[in-house]
Amino acid sequence: MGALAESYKDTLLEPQHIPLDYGSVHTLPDSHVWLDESDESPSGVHSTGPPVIDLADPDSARLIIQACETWGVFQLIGHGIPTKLMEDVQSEAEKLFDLPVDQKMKALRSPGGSQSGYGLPPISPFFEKLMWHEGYHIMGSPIDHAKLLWPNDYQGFCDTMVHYRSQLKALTEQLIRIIFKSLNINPDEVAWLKESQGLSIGLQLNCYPPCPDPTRAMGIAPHTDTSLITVLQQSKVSGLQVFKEGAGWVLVQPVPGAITVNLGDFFHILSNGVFTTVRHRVVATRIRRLSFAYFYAPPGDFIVSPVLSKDFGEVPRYQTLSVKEYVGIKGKHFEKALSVIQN
Ligand SMILES: C=C1C[C@]23C[C@H]1CC[C@H]2[C@@]12CCC[C@@](C)(C(=O)O1)[C@H]2[C@@H]3C(=O)O
Ligand SMILES: O=C(O)CCC(=O)C(=O)O
Ligand SMILES: [Fe+2]
Repeated sequence: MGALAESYKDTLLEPQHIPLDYGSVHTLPDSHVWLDESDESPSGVHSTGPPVIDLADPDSARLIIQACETWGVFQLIGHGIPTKLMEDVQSEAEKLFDLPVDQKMKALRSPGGSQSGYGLPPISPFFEKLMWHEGYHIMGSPIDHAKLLWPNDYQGFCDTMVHYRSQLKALTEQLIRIIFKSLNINPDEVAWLKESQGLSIGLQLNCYPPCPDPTRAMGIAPHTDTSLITVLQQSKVSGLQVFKEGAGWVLVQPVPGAITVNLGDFFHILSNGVFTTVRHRVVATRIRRLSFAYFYAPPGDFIVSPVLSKDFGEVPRYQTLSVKEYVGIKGKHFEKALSVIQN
């Protein structure tokens, strides 16, 4: 199932790390209060967000590389993912999160097991407070967990998710090829990209339930993704913010039909820090927000080593290590992982 299945495997989920029955909670519990009114953390709602790039634009490769250097994130239109499929994913996910909490609990992610199933984000134990969030992660076949949710009616959900995953895989690999070329890596010589063997792929369905006190709550706490690249479908409701040096937290305002692409830690290391993994968070909202994140990482034994050149620097800023080793370091050191492997 790939190295990402091992992510955060030693961060113990305690009994409090199961989602609340959000529908029955009308005031924000203390356990979920992150910020008080005096908080003055910068909120760059007025700054312009990351670029919107049309993949059909003949200049798209250059624009993508530029966005990777300046933002680590962009929105993509002209990506070819059928609108109908995007809508089907949205409605299947709504059907899932609409289930009574007792039903969802049947598919609870098992502690120490693979990442698949229902639960709070695996990074929850790194924080004192709990996130206003419920998630459902799919790795490998979606069938076993879906059967627990809908014993007689799981096929539609599974077919949609598997179809979506295969479409996103093709798109993601197209983007990886573009970025590899700029790193002077010949994509045709990268075995896993050609043969798709041992890849780590995860599809995370995120739900941010309606929050009674959104300014004091947190949807997903600040983090960078443990991926090469993450491809995200946001719903119409905004909530995703990225941290930009000098501007603070900047909203990624969803563009209808667009897909948000962000780089993860592995592209950061490969590019010697020139293409930046983007720190992001999700704010809580009064109305429910859904999002679907597709994480793509190379096989666990793939060696990640900074590419050196005039453009990317002659001195490696990061140590050379395998994907698996980095996943282990991230699980232990979380936000400090990149500085732990810094030279
Ligand atoms: C495929 C992945 C990527 C994971 C770990 C593993 C399974 C679940 C993913 C997320 C999803 C929610 C945010 C995040 C930060 C989290 O808590 O779990 C992600 C994390 C990462 O990007 O590190
Ligand atoms: O909900 C979002 O827009 C982003 C979610 C996210 O950061 C993640 O799943 O890693
Ligand atoms: Fe993320």
